[in-house]
Amino acid sequence: MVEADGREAAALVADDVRKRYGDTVALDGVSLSIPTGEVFGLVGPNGAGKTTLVRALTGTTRCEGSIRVLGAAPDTVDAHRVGLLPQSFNPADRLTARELIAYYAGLYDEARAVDAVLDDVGLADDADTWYENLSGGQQRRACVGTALVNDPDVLFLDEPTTGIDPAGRRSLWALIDGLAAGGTTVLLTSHSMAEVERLADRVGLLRDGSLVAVGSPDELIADHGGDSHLLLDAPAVEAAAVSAALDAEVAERDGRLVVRNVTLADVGGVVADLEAAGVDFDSFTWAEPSLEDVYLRLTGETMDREASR
Ligand SMILES: Nc1ncnc2c1ncn2[C@@H]1O[C@H](COP(=O)(O)OP(=O)(O)OP(=O)(O)O)[C@@H](O)[C@H]1O
Repeated sequence: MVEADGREAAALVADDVRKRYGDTVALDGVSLSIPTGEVFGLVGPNGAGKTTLVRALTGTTRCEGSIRVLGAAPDTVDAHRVGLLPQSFNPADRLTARELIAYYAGLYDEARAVDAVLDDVGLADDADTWYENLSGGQQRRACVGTALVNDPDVLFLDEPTTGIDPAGRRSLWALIDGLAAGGTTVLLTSHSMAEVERLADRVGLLRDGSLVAVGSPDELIADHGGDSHLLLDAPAVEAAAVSAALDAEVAERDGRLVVRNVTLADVGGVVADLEAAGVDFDSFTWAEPSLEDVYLRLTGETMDREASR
C-alpha cells in the first residue's frame, strides 16, 4: 500500500517466512508488518532465529514465503534506501575510523558527510585511529556508522550495542530515537530488555523460529508480565517457608525469592508479616512487571539480570 505522499505504509512485510538449515528449523512461518517510522525490537533466546530473520529481510539469505521491503523484494529494493549492521562484522584492521566510514560512503552515489557520521556515533575524536586500535565498543560504534552513511529509510541493526559501555549505549539510543523521529524505520535485535523497552514502539518475541508475541512493551507487560511483586534477598530461606509465612505464592528466581502479587500498598504489611514470622532476609525490592518478566515467562528462560540492564 502506498500513502498519498508516495511512501509505503508498511516499510517491512513478512508473510509466512520459513528457513531451514538441514534439520534445523531457523524460521517456522514468521509473519510481520512494520509500519514506516516504527522502531521494532526483535528479542529471543540464542538460536531463536533473530539473525536469520534479519538476513531474510535483507535478502542475504534465501527463504520460503514472501517479504517486501519498501514495497519491493529484498533483492530488488533500492540499496540506497536500506542500511544493515550485521551481528558479525569485521572491517579491515588497518583502516582508520574515518577511512572505514569513507569507504562505505564511497559505495553510494549520494552519501552523508563522513565527519557527520563520525560525530553521530561519537568517534569524532578518534577518527584517525586504526580500527584495530579502537576499543571494542568504539569498533562497534564505527560499524554502526557504516550502516548510516546512506541515510537509509530502513535500518537493520543486529545487536548494535553489544560491547558498548553505558554512556555510549545511551548516545546510540538517542541517535536511534532521532532517526526514528525523522521517519527512519528501524528493526533492531537485542538481548537487553531494558534497551528494547526503552527504544522499541513494538517488540516481537521469537522462540524456536516462531513469533510468540508481538506488541508494544506496555501491551506485552499487561498481557504477559504478571503482577507487581516483592523480590527478597534471603539466601538462607526456602521459598516454602516464605510462602507459609505469608500465605502467598513464592517462587525462586536468580537466587532471590519472588513474592507474587504484592501491590505497593501491600509492602509494609508483607514486610511486617515476614519479620513477625522470623524470616531472615537481607533486603527487599518491590518491582512492577517489566519486559524482562515477559521474556522470562514466554521463553521459560532465566537470564543474568545484570546483563539485561
Ligand atoms: N549458516 C547456518 N548454518 C546452519 N545453521 C544455522 C546457520 N545460521 C543459523 N543457523 C541455525 O539456525 C538457528 C537460528 O540461528 P540465528 O543465528 O538466527 O539465531 P539468533 O536468534 O540470532 O541467535 P543469537 O541470539 O545467538 O544471535 C540456530 O539453531 C542456528 O544454529
